Amino acid sequence: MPDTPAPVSAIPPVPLALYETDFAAFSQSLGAAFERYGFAVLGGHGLDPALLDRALSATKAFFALPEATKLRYRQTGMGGARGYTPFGIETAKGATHHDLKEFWHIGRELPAGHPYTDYMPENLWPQEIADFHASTYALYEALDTLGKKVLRAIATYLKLDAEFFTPTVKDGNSVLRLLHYPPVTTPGESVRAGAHGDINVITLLLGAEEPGLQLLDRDGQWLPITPPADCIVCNIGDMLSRLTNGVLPSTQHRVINPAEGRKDFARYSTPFFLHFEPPYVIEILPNCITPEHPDLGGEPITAQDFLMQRLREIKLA
Ligand SMILES: O=C(O)CCC(=O)C(=O)O
Ligand SMILES: [Fe+2]
Repeated sequence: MPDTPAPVSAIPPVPLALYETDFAAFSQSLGAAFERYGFAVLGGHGLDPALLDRALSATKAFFALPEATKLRYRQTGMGGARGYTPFGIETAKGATHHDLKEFWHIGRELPAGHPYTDYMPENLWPQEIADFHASTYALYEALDTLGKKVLRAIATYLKLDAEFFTPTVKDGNSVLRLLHYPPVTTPGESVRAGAHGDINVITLLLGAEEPGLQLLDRDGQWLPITPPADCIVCNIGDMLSRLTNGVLPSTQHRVINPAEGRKDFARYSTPFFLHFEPPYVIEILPNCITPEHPDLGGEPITAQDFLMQRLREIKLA
């Protein structure tokens, strides 16, 4: 029996190697998947396997700590933006039951006196796990770099300058979320993650090879996204959807409970929510208003105000 079930993914991976060898083809394939599904899969992500192992071991070690120890790292206020959020808190917008997950949030480390320190609180680090800080922050930085590559491809696909997004996300309020969904042993109404759209610009997701992630396709069907191990699932968040007037849609997705035979398996997944810099004003790009995409309207809004509105809706603020 293999350790993990065979991959089933509705969306074929786009090889990241194309970024170097044929950037035009890379941005076209990636952009087309995003426009069609709101999701794309990057194949051969090139992240250091040793680093991924270290970060995953540190994550597992943290979640295995006694609840009382983990709760010492819970911060209320600031939308759970840093440290630990226990099981039973996050609830998808409009859902009546909370999700079946606990998680840890890591944000950008800013130098003292940086103008964004008011928006981006300092990280917490669990003292119990020696390699937690070094391994997970190295992963944050690797995903930040990879996300900026994906944004260059998206800008090119949208016929903008390839560097259009670079200054808008340079010191962005991005968050790495280490997620633990425990085994699902008792039946109930809750699911691992209720249907939701992500709030941010784009999300890069590691660890989706344990089945359960699904996206809601245009025709109302749920499509499974369970890619092979060296892939990263990417999706468009609400901020980029708003900026592009829905040309790149923020697609609803969820994580369903494990099937018979996988109920005893936990899921550890790691989304990197890439955000704009807090003062960036999200205002529809004029070239995204076309006959097929009439102006969806909405007032310009800063990334910070947009974020706070949405965190209140999911009961994190
Ligand atoms: O666990 C996953 O695969 C998806 C998590 C997710 O969609 C989220 O945390 O926003
Ligand atoms: Fe999500």
